[in-house]
Amino acid sequence: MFKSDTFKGKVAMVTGGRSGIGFQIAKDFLLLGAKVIICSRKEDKLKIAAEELAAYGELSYQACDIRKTEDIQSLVSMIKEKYDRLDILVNNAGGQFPALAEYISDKGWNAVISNNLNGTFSMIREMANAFFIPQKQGVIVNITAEVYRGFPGMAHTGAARAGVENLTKTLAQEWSDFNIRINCVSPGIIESSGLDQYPQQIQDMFEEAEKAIPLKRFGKVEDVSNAVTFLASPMAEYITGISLFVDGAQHLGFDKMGLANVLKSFM
Ligand SMILES: CCCCCCCCCCC/C=C/C(=O)SCCNC(=O)CCNC(=O)[C@H](O)C(C)(C)COP(=O)(O)OP(=O)(O)OC[C@H]1O[C@@H](n2cnc3c(N)ncnc32)[C@H](O)[C@@H]1OP(=O)(O)O
Ligand SMILES: NC(=O)C1=CN([C@@H]2O[C@H](COP(=O)(O)OP(=O)(O)OC[C@H]3O[C@@H](n4cnc5c(N)ncnc54)[C@H](OP(=O)(O)O)[C@@H]3O)[C@@H](O)[C@H]2O)C=CC1
Repeated sequence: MFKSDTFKGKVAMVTGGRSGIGFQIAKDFLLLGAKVIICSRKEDKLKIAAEELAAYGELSYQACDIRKTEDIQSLVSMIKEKYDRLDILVNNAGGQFPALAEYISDKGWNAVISNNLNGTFSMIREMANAFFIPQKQGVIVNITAEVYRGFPGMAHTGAARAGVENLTKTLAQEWSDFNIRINCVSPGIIESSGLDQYPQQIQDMFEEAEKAIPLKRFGKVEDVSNAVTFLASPMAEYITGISLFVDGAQHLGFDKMGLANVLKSFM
């Protein structure tokens, strides 16, 4: 859809770029001319993805757990040495597990909050201080999740993603002086590697769930990536502080209690 040189000369960082949605985002940035860096925790899988992505353009990778500030600082050093700049940061790394709220332990709650909220903030702060603020230019896109009416069955991620969405509104204002734009993309249910990790009892409900979404299907990884490349592009240069739903109107017309009800049947 975009011209193949839309991001020519730009350097883009995609967290969690080794799989699913992040992989598609990394691939699309490469196809649109950017130099791309991906990171995730599992180095073996990261290397395999990087080899595949290198067919589309200039790709670098480094293992990094976004919950560890020292890992992020090491990533900053690599980017400084290799490119001496960063133009785009896509915070896509994240995840959670389905559980009814009364069964979520402190450890489980903290794991999800630290992965999705704290890790995202640390990545934003470190990349902004190292690159975007001194450059007086940068674009950040945070992948959250559709949590408009809460997230029954995944209370921890609902809270974490709402936190990222509010952080985005704050930074859009605080960092406007630095010409930094920051937005969220809030996906509904997307057919990706991420869904394979859900228990079989939940996966068995997917066909029925698809029919209950107003657009009658789950999203594709390309649907999410299209929104990310748009928000990162000059076409969106007057858009900052928003959350863009990519969810087939799930936030308006899909009963998420279905997930909690399935969990009640086996938890
Ligand atoms: C009617 C049907 C309706 C259909 C509705 C469909 C719903 C689909 C939802 C679609 C929206 C979102 C989709 C996605 O996000 S897909 C991407 C998914 N990918 C992942 O989620 C990644 C996998 N998850 C994780 O890596 C982990 O969950 C976590 C994010 C927490 C990170 O884990 P970490 O490595 O830090 O932590 P540990 O594994 O050591 O665990 C720490 C404690 O967390 C608790 N825990 C972790 N996993 C589970 C689990 N599966 N079940 C219960 N509890 C869990 C636990 O307390 C851990 O401590 P202990 O191991 O010591 O007990
Ligand atoms: N698929 C869906 O329906 C939806 C997905 N989302 C969100 O979109 C994002 C991508 O999901 P999707 O592609 O489907 O799922 P995946 O599970 O395939 O992707 C998650 C990616 O994040 C990486 N990751 C997770 N935790 C960390 C961490 N602490 N540090 C660095 N990397 C990490 C994983 O790699 P590794 O394990 O090697 O670290 C993996 O590459 C996630 O945030 C997800 O929660 C939101 C709504 C719906």
